[in-house]
Amino acid sequence: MYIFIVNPASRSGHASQIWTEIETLLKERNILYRVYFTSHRGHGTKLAQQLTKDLSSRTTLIVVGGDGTVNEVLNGIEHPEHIILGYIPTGSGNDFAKGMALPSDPQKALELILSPNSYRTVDIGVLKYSEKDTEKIRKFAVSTGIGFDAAICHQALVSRLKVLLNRIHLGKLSYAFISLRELALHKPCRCRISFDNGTEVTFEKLHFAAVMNQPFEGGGFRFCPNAQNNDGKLDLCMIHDVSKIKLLFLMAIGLFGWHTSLKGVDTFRCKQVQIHTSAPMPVHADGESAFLQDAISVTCEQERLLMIAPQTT
Ligand SMILES: Nc1ncnc2c1ncn2[C@@H]1O[C@H](COP(=O)(O)OP(=O)(O)OP(=O)(O)O)[C@@H](O)[C@H]1O
Repeated sequence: MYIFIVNPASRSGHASQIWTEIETLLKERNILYRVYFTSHRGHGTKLAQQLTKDLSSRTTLIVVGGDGTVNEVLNGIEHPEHIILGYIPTGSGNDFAKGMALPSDPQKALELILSPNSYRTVDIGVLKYSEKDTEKIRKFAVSTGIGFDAAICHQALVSRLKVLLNRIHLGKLSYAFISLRELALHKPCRCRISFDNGTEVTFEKLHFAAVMNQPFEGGGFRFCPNAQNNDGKLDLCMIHDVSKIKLLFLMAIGLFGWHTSLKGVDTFRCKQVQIHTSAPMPVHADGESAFLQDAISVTCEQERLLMIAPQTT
């Protein structure tokens, strides 16, 4: 029995059509499955909680959606040791699928799940921040970040432009347009970053810090091109103390991972990091908003989830 959690709204509703095609294939082959559709933001977490809380044996749970849906499901899974995760990417960015080398074609992704020939364990990142004196915990599979990159994610979540561009299959371009708009509003901040090995760095003008579990975020930006999601570590890219024009330039070449040795860019690998900023900045986890924060802590949990995915090495 396969259990599917489908976000019919991902890629601005295109996922609904993709699910119809997948379901046709499942029925043609008499495959036993149950499907649950998300109906609103946060529903993926609730569904995953309900479906996994009483599990006592290995179950294949398949997410059909974008990075946001994977994130919601990840945050709801109660017994990761009993889950084999499958993923059919139907979002507009699909960074998690890229990092896992999954087929972008939904039918091929389904074939891989139905006839798995390899599995991979995936590290899970944990973001902590406080809200009204309560500690909030948000897990992530791809990345978390504070500053300009998170501001772009926040805007993408409510963007009409993304919806329009998704209709003509150019959804990824929306991030470029949103970046330009957000640049005008963006204010860098003083910040202090402390790593688990005792190293501490301070920057006068931090534009953003991306904490990555794997190489791609934001629809393909390779801010940490060497990040690996099974090494028990997180990779950080911090862009600081450069003009806004240079920030844009660094982001543009970040699409190819060519920015890392340039002035104004620092990278680091660690298991745990704490970031304090002089004023609240936007924070995201896998592109989903964690609102404005001035202090976050991020940790890597090693090899927490077993996933159907091709071996990359
Ligand atoms: N039925 C629904 N209607 C509207 N929004 C939904 C529904 N179900 C889930 N959501 C929300 O849709 C948002 C976007 O989902 P998701 O990230 O999977 O797709 P995407 O934005 O197209 O892909 P990507 O993140 O890869 O660009 C998530 O924040 C999720 O909470």
